[in-house]
Amino acid sequence: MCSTFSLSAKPCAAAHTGKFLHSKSLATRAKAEVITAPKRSSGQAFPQLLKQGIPHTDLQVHEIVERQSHANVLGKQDTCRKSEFHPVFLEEAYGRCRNICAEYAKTFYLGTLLMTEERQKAIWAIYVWCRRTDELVDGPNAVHMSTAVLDRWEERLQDIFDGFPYDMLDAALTDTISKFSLDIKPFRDMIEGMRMDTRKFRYDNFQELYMYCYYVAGTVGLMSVPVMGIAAEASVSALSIYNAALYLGIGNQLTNILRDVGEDALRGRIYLPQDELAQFGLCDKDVFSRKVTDGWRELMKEQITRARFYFNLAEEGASQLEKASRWPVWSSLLIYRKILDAIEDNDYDNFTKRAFVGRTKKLLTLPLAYSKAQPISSLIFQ
Ligand SMILES: CC(C)=CCC/C(C)=C/CC/C(C)=C/CC/C(C)=C/[C@@H]1[C@@H](COP(=O)(O)OP(=O)(O)O)[C@]1(C)CC/C=C(\C)CC/C=C(\C)CCC=C(C)C
Repeated sequence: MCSTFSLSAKPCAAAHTGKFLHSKSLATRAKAEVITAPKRSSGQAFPQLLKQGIPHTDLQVHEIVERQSHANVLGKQDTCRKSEFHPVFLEEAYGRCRNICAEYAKTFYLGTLLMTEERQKAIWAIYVWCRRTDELVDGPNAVHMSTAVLDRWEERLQDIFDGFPYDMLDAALTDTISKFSLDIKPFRDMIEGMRMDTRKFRYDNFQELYMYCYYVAGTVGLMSVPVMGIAAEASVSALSIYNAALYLGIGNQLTNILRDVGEDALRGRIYLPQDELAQFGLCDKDVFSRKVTDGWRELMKEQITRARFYFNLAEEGASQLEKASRWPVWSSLLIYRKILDAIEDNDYDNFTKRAFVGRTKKLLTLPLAYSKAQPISSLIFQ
C-alpha cells in the first residue's frame, strides 16, 4: 500500500550543524531538502526542529488498518459478537455519552451533530471512554492513580471488547464495537500513554515526545477513522488516511502542550524536549521561571511551525473522509490552529492562559475549545 502522507523513515539529522537532511523516501510528496537554520541578526543560528517522530511501521499502524479493514470486508457480524442490549437501554447509554461529550467537549460535540446518527453515537461513546481514561491520571481522583488502577482499567477494556461491559457508558462502547470495525490496540495504547504520564516527567528528544503524543492523541485518530468512514471516491490508500488521522492527534497534542506549558510546569512536568530547550539556550529553570525571553520566543516559533506541519498533513487526509465526517475534523483543525495563532499574537507568553481568552469566541462564536471544563463529576464514574 502506498502512503501519501507517510513519514516512515528516520531522517538524517545533523543537529550540530543546524541542518536536517530529509531523504526522498520520507514523504513522497515532499522533495528531498536540506532545511537550513535561520540566522538571527545577532549572528546566532537557531536550528529548525526535527519534524519526523517515530516511524508508523514501529507503531504498527499498518496492522491496525489491516485488522480494521479486514472486519469491514467480512462484515461485522461475521467477526464480532452482535450487540444484544435492549434498545431502550442503549438509548439511555448513548444519551449519557452525548451529555458528557456536550458538556466537556462542546466543539467536538457540535461537530459530531453534522455526522449520521449512528456515527455520532459511536464518536460519543469513544469520546467518553477516552475522557474517562484521561481523567484517571488528570482528573480530581488522580491522587488515587496507581499501576493497579490502570491494569484494572485495561482488563475492563478487554471486557468491553468481549461483550461484557461493566457499566452503561462501557455498554455504549461495546455496542459501538459491534457496529464498527474497531481494533483494541489503539485503546490499549492510550492506556499505555497514561502509564507513561504517571512515570515520565521529562522528554529527552522529539522521538520520545512523539511516542507520548501517539499514545494519548494519535490513537484517537486511529479509533475515529472506522467510524468517520473513508470516502468511496478516496484517491489515496487507507493507510495514508490513517496516518493523517494520527497526525491530527499529534498536532492537537503538541498544541495542547504549548498551550499548557505554564500549567504543566506547576505540576513539575515539562513536555518540551530537553535537547530542543538546550538548542535554544534554555533549561528547566527557564520554564519554571515563566519568563518570555528571546530564546523562548525562538523556541516557540519553531514548536508552532512543527505543530502546523502536522495540521497540514492531517488536512490532506480530512478531505478523503466521507463527506459528512469532514466538517467536524475541519472545525477541530480551525480551532487548534487558532490556539497556535493566539500564542504568537500574545508574544509567546503561553505561561498564562490570558492569551487565549476571547479569541476563539470571536472567531466561531462557539464555546472555547481549550477552556478546561469543570473537573468531571462522579457522573462519569458511577
Ligand atoms: C470529531 C472529532 C474531532 C472526533 C474525535 C473525538 C474524540 C473521540 C475525542 C477524544 C479526545 C480525548 C478525551 C482524548 C483523551 C486524551 C486526551 C486528553 C487527548 C487530547 C485531546 C483533547 O483535547 P482537550 O483540549 O479537550 O483536552 P484537555 O481537556 O486539555 O485534557 C487531545 C489533544 C487528543 C485529541 C485528538 C483528536 C481530536 C484526534 C482526532 C482525529 C480524528 C477525528 C481523525 C480525523 C481523520 C483524518 C483523516 C484527519
